[in-house]
Amino acid sequence: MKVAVLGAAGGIGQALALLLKTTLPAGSALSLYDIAPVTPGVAADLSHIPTGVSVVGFGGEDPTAALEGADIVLISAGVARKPGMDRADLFNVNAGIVKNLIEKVAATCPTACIGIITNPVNTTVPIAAEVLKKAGVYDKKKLFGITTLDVIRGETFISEAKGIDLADIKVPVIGGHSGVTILPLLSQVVGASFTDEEVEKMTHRIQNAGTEVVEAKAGGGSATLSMGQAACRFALSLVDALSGKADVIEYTYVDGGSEHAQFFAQPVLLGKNGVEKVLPYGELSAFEQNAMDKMLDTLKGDIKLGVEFVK
Ligand SMILES: NC(=O)C1=CN([C@@H]2O[C@H](COP(=O)(O)OP(=O)(O)OC[C@H]3O[C@@H](n4cnc5c(N)ncnc54)[C@H](O)[C@@H]3O)[C@@H](O)[C@H]2O)C=CC1
Ligand SMILES: O=C([O-])CC(=O)C(=O)O
Repeated sequence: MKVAVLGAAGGIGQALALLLKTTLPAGSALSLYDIAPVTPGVAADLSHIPTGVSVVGFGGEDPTAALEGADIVLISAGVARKPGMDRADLFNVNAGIVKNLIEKVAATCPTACIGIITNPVNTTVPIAAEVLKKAGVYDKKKLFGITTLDVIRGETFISEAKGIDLADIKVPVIGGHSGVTILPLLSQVVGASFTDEEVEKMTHRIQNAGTEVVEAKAGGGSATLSMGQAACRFALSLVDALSGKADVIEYTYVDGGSEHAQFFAQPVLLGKNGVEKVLPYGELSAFEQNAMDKMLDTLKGDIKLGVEFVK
């Protein structure tokens, strides 16, 4: 299995590359690309770690060499937030970066599974879909917005608050990946009960966890290490599923026929060809239904922006 990381010299890219180098199955190949000239050096550095994962790195304007033969492409190239910014403020720069990179993916490894990390995810994933459609190679089973960070934050915060063992906790998070579109389903967390006030506070904390990190980093960027871990978890699940493992389920933002919006994050059964089946997300509490009703216009607007950017 060959995994390419685009944006590999950045905060997320380097953390993700390190985690993949140390956890991908032996025999895997890791291919790193970033516009920054340091990238072959990042690969050289990682190559001294004794694991069965080979690693090469490419810098400069053209990602083609890094993409050849890739089975999975993970994209974290682009700019990150500073205090006072919303994820939507990244659109102006990151939309063009994702568009250009996906054009290269379409030309070089059109059957690869693509995981998008670059914000605003609600919009960059529809951009990727439109670019792939234009190139005639769109397979909606193979395009994913990586929302795993919302899930692992939910697991961490609720485990801490409720004393649930991390090995047992599962926190569904549906919708999208920004502000109110991040909808944790606390009513479905097994083994935890919440007062109305706790539901409101915990939902708000998970929705604003990205901003918590942006403010704590005080102008030095947004979440990188936790995102590296989240993307690694998602990528390893994808590797497992593509390799034939059964029952691999992750929450991810897909073009999955949702009744709510063209792209929607929900549980997805992964298989040998990417999305095997988009699964139902179950019953919502009154609080969650109300939050869903209120956020759908925002999510649909984010999607429309992406579609129109390419058209
Ligand atoms: N999906 C999610 O849950 C999360 C998404 N993010 C997003 O991930 C993105 C990356 O964040 P960081 O790694 O912290 O930023 P960073 O600034 O540390 O790294 C970004 C990297 O992208 C590279 N880059 C820029 N333009 C490029 C191009 N055209 N081709 C190839 N590489 C290019 C830069 O050289 C840099 O190395 C941001 O948009 C951020 O908002 C961040 C955290 C969570
Ligand atoms: O908040 C940001 O800008 C980065 C991000 O998506 C997150 O940490 O969830």
